[in-house]
Amino acid sequence: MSKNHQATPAYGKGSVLAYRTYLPSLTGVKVIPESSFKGRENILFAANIEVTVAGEAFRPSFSEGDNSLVVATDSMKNFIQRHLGTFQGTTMEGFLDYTARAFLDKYDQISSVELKGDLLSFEQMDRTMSEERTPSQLVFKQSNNEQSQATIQIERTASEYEITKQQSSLKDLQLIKVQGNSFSGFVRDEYTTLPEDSNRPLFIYLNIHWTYEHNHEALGDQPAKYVAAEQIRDLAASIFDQTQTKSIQHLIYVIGCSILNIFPQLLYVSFESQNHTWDLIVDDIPNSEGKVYTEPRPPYGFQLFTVTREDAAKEKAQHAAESAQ
Ligand SMILES: O=c1[nH]c(=O)c2[nH]c(=O)[nH]c2[nH]1
Repeated sequence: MSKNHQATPAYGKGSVLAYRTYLPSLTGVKVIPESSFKGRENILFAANIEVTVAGEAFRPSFSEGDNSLVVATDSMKNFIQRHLGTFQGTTMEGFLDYTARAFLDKYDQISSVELKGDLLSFEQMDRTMSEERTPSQLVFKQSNNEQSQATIQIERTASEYEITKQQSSLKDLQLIKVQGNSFSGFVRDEYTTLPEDSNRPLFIYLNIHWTYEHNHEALGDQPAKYVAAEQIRDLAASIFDQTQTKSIQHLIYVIGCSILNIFPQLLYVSFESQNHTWDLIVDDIPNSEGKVYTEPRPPYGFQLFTVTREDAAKEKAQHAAESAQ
């Protein structure tokens, strides 16, 4: 549910599902070494949208029961679904921008509109023709793994529309690194029972959010500036692989700096991480470096951090100084 900080009356519709086949393909993104992502064919573009419209004009619908300016949320659902049919762009961010502007064009009583969209993941399966496996153009597997999400808020100002919020996200990425992680040097006092750990398996859940310096670069119509959630996913995993982690706090900082240094069009990257590190059950397996673990019991720890361009520049300079030594 979206929060309405300004206390302007607001209402909307959640879980609007719209599945579009054959949206134009996303091509021409900047390819990075850490990811094989080159674009999205968009044979299937599956969206779960939430719309929130706000405006003082809706106050009488609350205070008086006067529905004369109320656009039924059922109509909002139809509006979103039909606009996915006319949308000619290639990304969720672009679709939300297109549809938000269309809402403001159509209904004068709306002063601001926020659209949030989950891009539902359908993975392309393989097909075999003459013993050669290639990606199927027809069959996809619904995936319940990590998900990309976008949010945009557009306000009506005196003369034009203004994007007042823009965020792209990767949600619920769950990564395990089986060794190469320590956690030590933390406060030891009468409440401390956790031992120092020089080599733990680290299982983390990550939500990563990124914002562009220029809002329009988020939309995908300049694909070289567009940053795909798949690239953020692959970059996070690659940094995790390469980093001897000292803590989740430090890991997400390093991931954030890398994202900002590779994609200078981004303004900041923010993280919500959770620690789901497994509990050790069997430490010594003869003739093996293996161990047995199980799910940790609740509660879990979490971290919140926003990495800025200033942080990324500092990290880059430090890295350059270390490499020069
Ligand atoms: O990476 C971690 N950061 C912490 O702050 C913390 N606290 C804890 O008990 N384990 C961990 N791990």
